[in-house]
This record gives sequence, C-alpha cells and structure tokens, in this order.
Amino acid sequence: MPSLSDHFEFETVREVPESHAWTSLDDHPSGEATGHDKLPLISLSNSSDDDDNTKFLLRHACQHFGVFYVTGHGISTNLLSELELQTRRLFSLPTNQKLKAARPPDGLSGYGLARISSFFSKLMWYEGFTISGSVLHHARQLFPDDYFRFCETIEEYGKEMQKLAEKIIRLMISSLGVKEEELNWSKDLSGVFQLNSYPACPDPDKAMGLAAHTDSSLLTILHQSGTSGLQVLRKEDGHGPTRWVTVPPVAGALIVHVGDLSHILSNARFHSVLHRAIVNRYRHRYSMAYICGPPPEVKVKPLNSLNESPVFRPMTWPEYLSLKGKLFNQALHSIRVTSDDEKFKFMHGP
Ligand SMILES: C=C1C[C@]23C[C@@]1(O)CC[C@H]2[C@@]12CCC[C@@](C)(C(=O)O1)[C@H]2[C@@H]3C(=O)O
Ligand SMILES: O=C(O)CCC(=O)C(=O)O
Ligand SMILES: [Fe+2]
Repeated sequence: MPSLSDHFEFETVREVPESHAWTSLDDHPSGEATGHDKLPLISLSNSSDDDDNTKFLLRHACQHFGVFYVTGHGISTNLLSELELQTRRLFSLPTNQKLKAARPPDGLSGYGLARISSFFSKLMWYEGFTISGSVLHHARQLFPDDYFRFCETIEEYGKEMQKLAEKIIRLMISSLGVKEEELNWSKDLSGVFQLNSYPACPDPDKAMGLAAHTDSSLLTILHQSGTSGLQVLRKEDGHGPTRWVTVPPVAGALIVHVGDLSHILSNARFHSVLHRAIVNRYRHRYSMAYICGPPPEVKVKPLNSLNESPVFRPMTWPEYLSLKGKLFNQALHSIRVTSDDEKFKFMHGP
C-alpha cells in the first residue's frame, strides 16, 4: 500500500517514474464540452428561495450533469485570490515541513497522498491537504512563525462556503418539490476543506492527477486555479458513447459537484458524477474544495416527501465515509435496497 515515504519532490524529476506511470488514462476519449455537453452555468445573484427559474435550472443540472458552475455566489475575488495564495504557500513548503503536518494513517486531517491511493497500484501526480475541524493546529505545524493569515483565510472562506452550501442545498431540495422543513438539519451542515496540488508534469499523458471518483458529500464546492484539469465522465447527449469532458475554469464561477449523499437524499434523481483531474506539462495546478455534509449524527435517507419507495438504506456521513474507504466507487451501489430487502420488509414489516 502506498505511504508517505512514497512522496518525492515532483519538481526535480525529468520523467515520470514507473511508480507514477498509468496505463488507464485513455479508458475513454477526452475532449472539450460541445453542444448538449456544455455544463450548466447558474446565477444565484437574484435567486431567493422561491425563485422557480433557478430551481428549474438546478434540478436539470443535478439530474442530467451532476456538476455545474455557479456565479453570483457572493464570494469576493479578493477572498478567492487569498485562498489560492495560501494554498500555493502551503504546497511550496519543503517536503519535510509539510510532513510535520502529515495525516495520520487513520486520521482525517493533514498533508498526504490522495486518500484513494490504496485502491490503485500506481501513485498520483498529486499532493493534498485536508482540514477538518480547527485549522489552528495544522497552521502552527506548517508555519510556526506566521500562521495567522492562513488561519484567517480558511476560517473566513469556511463561513462563506457554509452559507453558500446551505443556500444551494435548500434550492436543490425545494426543486424536487420537497418542503425545506423535512431537512431540519440544513442549518447545521458540516464542512471539510480539501486543498489539492498537481505539480507540472514532464509527461502528462502518463500521469494521473486524481483518479476517477465521486464525492462522498452532499455537495462539493470547488475553486480551481486558472488551469484546466478537471474532467467529468459524460455520455454524449445523455445516452451516446462515454467520454471525459473537460470542465475549464470560468472567471468568477465556482464548480459544484453533486455528492453521493445528495444522490441518496433525492432517491437517485440527482446524480453524483465520476470525475478526475489530469495534469499539465507546464503549469502547476491547484484546486480548493469545500466538502459539505450533514451533521455527523444524521441518518441520511431518501426524502419522505418524494413519496416513493426508498432505493437506499439510511446511513450517517461518517458511516458512509467508512464504507467508501472500503468499497470506494462501489459504496453507493452497495447500499441500494435490493429486492431481498423488499421481500424481508414484506414478510416482517419495515
Ligand atoms: C470528507 C471526506 C471526503 C473525501 C474523504 C474525506 O474524508 C476528506 C477528503 C475527501 C477527498 C478529497 C479528494 C477526493 C476524495 C475521493 C479523496 O480521496 O479525499 C475525497 C473523499 C470523498 O469525497 O470520498
Ligand atoms: O482538482 C480538481 O479539479 C478535482 C478535485 C476533486 O475532485 C476533489 O477534491 O474531490
Ligand atoms: Fe472530487
């Protein structure tokens, strides 16, 4: 299994070593979005909770794309630039300094390889930093003499993200005709930060930035530095051949991924979409994700007011994360209610 000792100084290598050479990058053709594949761009600037047009667009995006851009989100350009600056600052530290804040083997927070590395025999062209809970502890480990600005930026961004996530989730739920009250925990969302770094790579056709996955969140709000790299797996026009479609940075827009928990809440009307990050020959790329989930004790299950039989079993976020840690991209499928469960309910009651 890959470990932190597999870290190396990406900037110093002239070719992709065997340990990082992937053969599966061409599993599907890759390209720019065209025609019907163009990702939805939704403005939130004038949307109140009863804005039917925004809800219609959101519902369409969540059902047919699983990913969309939002503008009019209210996050200032200054804050986004500062976040990017602090992210660059973190990853530019010498490796031994970053390793002082290494994520422990079973821990949630800290610096490390992609968490999904254990499912692959090759390593990714990637370094990540996860912040769950207080940022202060990590900031002190990383920047012992000068951690104030880092903490301040993460805290300020966290507050803004929580407000934005709450707004989008409320709109998504009410776009399904479900009363907000059913989600009585929507004001207590929890959030995890994921800072991602993809150094420039001498042979990008051989290296994988972040392998294909769906997010285990309700939704993930992503800001990418000005370099392309994110791709989503799409079927052309919803039913044609499958291909990797690039999601380029759009000035002023944030990207929202529908996570597995929204897939569950919506009883599979909304789709968490497979996505990955590829790397660039010349440019070091960064992305900053706010991973938003329900309060840890809440059992997430298909919404009652959808009035249909639930196709997923109830599960808390921590339980789902632990399942994902074992089954990776099969986790969602594994909690689908099977016809055997239905038979059991029929014979023994719910
Ligand atoms: C809350 C979480 C979701 C995540 C695993 C984690 O515990 C913290 C990091 C998240 C992340 C970010 C990069 C991609 C991803 C698949 C990974 O390896 O770590 C996601 C995880 C996820 O959404 O399942
Ligand atoms: O870097 C990216 O664009 C993708 C990051 C991502 O998928 C994640 O943080 O979950
Ligand atoms: Fe992701």
